[in-house]
Amino acid sequence: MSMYDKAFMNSELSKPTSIFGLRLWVVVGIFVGAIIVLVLFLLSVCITSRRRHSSKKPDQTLTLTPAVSKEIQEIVHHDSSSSAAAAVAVDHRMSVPEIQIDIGKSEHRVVFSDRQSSGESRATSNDTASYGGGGGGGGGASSLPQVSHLGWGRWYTLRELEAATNGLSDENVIGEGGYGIVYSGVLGDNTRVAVKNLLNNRGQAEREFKVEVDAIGRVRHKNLVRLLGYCVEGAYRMLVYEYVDNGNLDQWLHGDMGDVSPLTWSHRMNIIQGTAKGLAYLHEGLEPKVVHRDIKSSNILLDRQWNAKVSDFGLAKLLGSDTSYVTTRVMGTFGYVAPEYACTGMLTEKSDVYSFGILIMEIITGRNPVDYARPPGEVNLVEWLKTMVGNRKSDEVVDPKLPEMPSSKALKRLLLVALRCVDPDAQKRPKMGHVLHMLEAEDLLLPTERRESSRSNRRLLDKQSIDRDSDTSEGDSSRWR
Ligand SMILES: Nc1ncnc2c1ncn2[C@@H]1O[C@H](COP(=O)(O)OP(=O)(O)OP(=O)(O)O)[C@@H](O)[C@H]1O
Repeated sequence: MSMYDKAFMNSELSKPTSIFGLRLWVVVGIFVGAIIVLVLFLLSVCITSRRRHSSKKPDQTLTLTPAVSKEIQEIVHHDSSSSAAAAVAVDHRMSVPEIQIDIGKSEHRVVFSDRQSSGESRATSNDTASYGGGGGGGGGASSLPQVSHLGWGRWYTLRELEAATNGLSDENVIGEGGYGIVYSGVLGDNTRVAVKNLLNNRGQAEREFKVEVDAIGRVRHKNLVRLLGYCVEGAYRMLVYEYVDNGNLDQWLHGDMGDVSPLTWSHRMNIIQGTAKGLAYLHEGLEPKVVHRDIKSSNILLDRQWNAKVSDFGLAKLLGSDTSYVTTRVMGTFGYVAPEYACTGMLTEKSDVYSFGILIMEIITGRNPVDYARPPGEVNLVEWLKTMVGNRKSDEVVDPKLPEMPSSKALKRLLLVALRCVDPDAQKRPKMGHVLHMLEAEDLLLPTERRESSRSNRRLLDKQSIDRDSDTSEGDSSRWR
């Protein structure tokens, strides 16, 4: 630009305009500034409206799904036949993984959510069938399916279970575990049941519910507590079991029973053998096998004939045949947990074998696995027992409350089994089927050669013995899925 052009521009821009006599460059400046302000304003309006839009999203979905972390969908075929398929899907929106159980076709759907009172149900699809408020017992038991659609057991309504347990009253409480309260109850058909109302603490109820249903829903065995059905309504998760009417082993061993225990040696052997049969069935009679993970005396329920029934499958894990172990968060009960599992989290069925060994020791001695009230050297049951056996003082380990002493041979045989079960090397621990034979075998203390020769026969017998005790009266119910 030449000097002449510059001077011309300056004089032109400095000319006063008709707008309040302002000079042209001032007007141009104001105009440009106004445009910038306008653009900025439009941009901020745009961003704010976008933010609002996105933050509204969850609220909008509230109309479709509940804002709280759980939602239960029952998907039911309204099929004229009684074989209507249904499903229960439990969806955690927070940290809990989705849980689904046998989802059927979703022509009809009813949603029960935590937000609603248990008496409401809400439709979510065009074809929705509402059970007349049956979601929470408000609609009455008659409108809900009586037969479970999971392929086993019964689907109980909250109303039914409330009626059975006197409204989940305190008088009906028979026990309280880490995951829920157990009530005794009597159903409309006079069946005595135990109802476990799972605590709804951050998804634990869902996990426990799913695990128990998966692990023992279809299982029938005389030494495993039978799960009769379940209730899924609103935030409620309940499990309905056969009622076992003689308390648990922990109460009989450590409760205030006076100087002489009602548990004789033969009762104790019966309890040990029954528990071994139940475990052998879980480990060797099912596919995938079930690792219980919480074998302990309070989880061994007893009937009036002192038969053992293993209960509380809330921590159970399934192990497929192609899997030798799973790594999991270490769970279980202090004193019963196998050392390798406690150290590495690697879980195999041998972890249950270890706990079973501790249980045998507890039954023989009447002592708790860890008892700080005892003198040093006796606090840890395994260590004390090993020392006593090593010092040839086996006869001194027996529960002083036992009405009569077992024969020395029987005692030693049982101690040997217990010690083998708690071998620090998990590989060296026997399988439960083998434990069962050791418990039954008369020749346990015979020379090694004879044991070797009978081993192949035992293997053959193993399977027969395990299968014999599973109740196959309900079709394929004893089979794993
Ligand atoms: N089917 C049943 N029949 C009779 N009583 C039962 C039944 N199931 C459980 N109980 C009683 O309820 C108690 C509590 O059971 P639950 O399995 O919830 O807890 P736990 O095993 O004692 O403790 P945790 O779950 O913390 O290991 C049991 O010890 C038992 O006395």
